Amino acid sequence: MKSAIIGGTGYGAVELVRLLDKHPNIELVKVISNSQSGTDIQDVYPHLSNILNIQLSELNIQSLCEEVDVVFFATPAGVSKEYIPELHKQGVKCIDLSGDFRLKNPQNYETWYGKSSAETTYLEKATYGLSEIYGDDIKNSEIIANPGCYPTAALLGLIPAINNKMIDPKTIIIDGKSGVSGAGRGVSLNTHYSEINENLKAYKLGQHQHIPEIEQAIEWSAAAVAAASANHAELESIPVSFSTHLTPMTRGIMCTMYAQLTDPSSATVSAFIEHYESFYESHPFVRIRPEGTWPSTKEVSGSNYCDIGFQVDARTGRVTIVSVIDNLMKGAAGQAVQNLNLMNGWDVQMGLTDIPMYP
Ligand SMILES: NC(=O)C1=CN([C@@H]2O[C@H](COP(=O)(O)OP(=O)(O)OC[C@H]3O[C@@H](n4cnc5c(N)ncnc54)[C@H](OP(=O)(O)O)[C@@H]3O)[C@@H](O)[C@H]2O)C=CC1
Ligand SMILES: CC(=O)N[C@@H](CCC(=O)OP(=O)(O)O)C(=O)O
Repeated sequence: MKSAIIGGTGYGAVELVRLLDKHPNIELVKVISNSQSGTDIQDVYPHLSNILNIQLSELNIQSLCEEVDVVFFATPAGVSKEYIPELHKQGVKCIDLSGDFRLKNPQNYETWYGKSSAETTYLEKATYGLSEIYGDDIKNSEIIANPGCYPTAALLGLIPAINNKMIDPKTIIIDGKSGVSGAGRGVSLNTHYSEINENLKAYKLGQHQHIPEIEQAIEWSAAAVAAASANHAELESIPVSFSTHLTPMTRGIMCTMYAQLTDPSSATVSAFIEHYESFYESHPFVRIRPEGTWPSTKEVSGSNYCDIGFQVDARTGRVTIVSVIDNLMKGAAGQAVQNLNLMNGWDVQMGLTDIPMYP
């Protein structure tokens, strides 16, 4: 299958290059760059020297339609919504790493991203690509809205507990921390060395664009639970508290999450572990930690794993769930390739078998 990447000199794109280059069923035929077309990719990224001989090219939708079967968008918000409709009409599958197609309610996109939304028809056609949760829909989809990095870590940690009525979704608090590569390759005051080295910064509190994305999936899960018990499936608004912090590391996201237990008198860590192990039994990229141990970002670095650990606090009646991912892998390019595998009925681990880099 022939593929192209748009947004060629960004971090998401170069991580996709690393993965697609060794994917047995994929030929990477085009890497498109808005700013550096005509340059060899090795000149932008010398770590690819003698490995990949690709010249960055200009975007031409018609020639893309003729040459490739699947396009990955690793572009900022507001770009893919302009091009995906035409690619889709011409039968090209699209996997979008940006937020353009994640929110089903166009008003939410306009409010949180401050841009006009994609066409509603295409929002409806796109599948929210949280691989482990919506795999059946992903299999039948031609447009994938790859989830944001924080929502991936948060939702993989929360949804099994919501589905099994172990926590009250209305009480969820998410404390997220990210490495600096989460902000992309562009230079900014917030992320340059002397601003972030030996520093920890809270940012976008109450304004983060991932708040409606996390709430949307929590509301879908809560509605499914309500439908199963009461025979109705009305979507109820469930606001969550979500705080983001920038940390002095390159890769990694940790979400530490708190929620009220529905049955504090009988809840145990072992019950959480047992339920999550069963929920993710056929999903090799989610690993559950044994009681009394919690994951760290280095333990998933460079890999597509999401590791999850628990603590049940009888004193407060709350559970703490810790979920870690590599933002560029499971949080972006890795999950995009996982979705490509699901869309094509291939082994979900194809091209994604690297062991995490430690230390
Ligand atoms: N970094 C992360 O951990 C994650 C990122 N994402 C999302 O993935 C997308 C890519 O992120 P990331 O790679 O980190 O970002 P980067 O800023 O590193 O790269 C984005 C690239 O898009 C291209 N670009 C910039 N502006 C435009 C434009 N107006 N039109 C077309 N292309 C443009 C540029 O490459 P060129 O000039 O070569 O075309 C740029 O390098 C974003 O939407 C981001 O939010 C999602 C999950 C995690
Ligand atoms: C550290 C850092 O700045 N991270 C980015 C997350 C990038 C991302 O996933 O955002 P999209 O939803 O736009 O794809 C942020 O917090 O905005």
